[in-house]
Amino acid sequence: MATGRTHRPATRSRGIPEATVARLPLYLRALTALSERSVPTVSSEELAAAAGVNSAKLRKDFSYLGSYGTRGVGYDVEYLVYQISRELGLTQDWPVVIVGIGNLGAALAGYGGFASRGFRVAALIDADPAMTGKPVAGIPVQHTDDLEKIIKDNGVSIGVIATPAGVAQQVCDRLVAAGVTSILNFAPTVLSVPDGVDVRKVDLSIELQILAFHEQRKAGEETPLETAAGDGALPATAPRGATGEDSADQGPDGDVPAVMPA
Ligand SMILES: NC(=O)c1ccc[n+]([C@@H]2O[C@H](COP(=O)([O-])OP(=O)(O)OC[C@H]3O[C@@H](n4cnc5c(N)ncnc54)[C@H](O)[C@@H]3O)[C@@H](O)[C@H]2O)c1
Repeated sequence: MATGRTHRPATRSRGIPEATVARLPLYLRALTALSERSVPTVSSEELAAAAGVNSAKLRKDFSYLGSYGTRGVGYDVEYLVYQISRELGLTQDWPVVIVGIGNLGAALAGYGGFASRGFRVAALIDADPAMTGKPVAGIPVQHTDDLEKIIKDNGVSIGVIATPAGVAQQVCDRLVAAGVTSILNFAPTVLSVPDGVDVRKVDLSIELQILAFHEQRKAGEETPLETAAGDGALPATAPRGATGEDSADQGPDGDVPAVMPA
């Protein structure tokens, strides 16, 4: 084991493939923007373009939701927002803890996009005693000594790790032992988790490396494609991942770095 992957089959129990699940937030973001502009219906082509997804793939994805749209009219925006939110479990409130309140943890704590998508920052946890009690984004930081109690008291199932890489595994182990079953890991390390625990990782430097790869190609330089892919200098999936179209297909289980929709 010890892969740090999401330990889930490629298809969820309700029959929705993981690749589809990974695209649902993209649709939701595009639909929310339409909803805010009071747009009542949208065609699959328009929505696909707004979400950066191929329209045939979108129709297939929506068929898993039992949503087929109306010929000549398209999809009902409000209903799709509801359907996708329900499918993603966003119609309920998800308390989240962030561990490691340094530069990144503090920025995440202050990110309004969590709350607006149903993720409430329930607690901020840091090992530095000097930070205990200090408010960050209006929430007092609590010490790691109380981690287990904080998780239990707040009924937390989702933890965000923003600690240095060297301590991320031990933080992860404590979160899991306390009952956390989903982890968003920003530390540049592979986490090992037991079955039943989902891990998503975010690594912006990998995204930049993929962009650098494409910049290099655009510049018309001689591209050491085979060498790069073969020696691990670049992610093997880089060319597809950076097209924006199929990235969700590459790793239903978090193989490919995930960047949260902003
Ligand atoms: N994924 C990305 O794109 C991305 C971007 C920036 C930073 N990072 C990573 O995020 C992490 C944090 O970066 P940063 O710039 O905020 O660092 P930082 O040094 O500013 O903050 C780290 C915080 O973690 C706390 N900490 C240390 N050990 C801890 C433990 N055992 N339990 C709880 N808290 C602990 C420290 O007290 C500190 O407040 C690093 O691993 C960094 O590499 C990732």
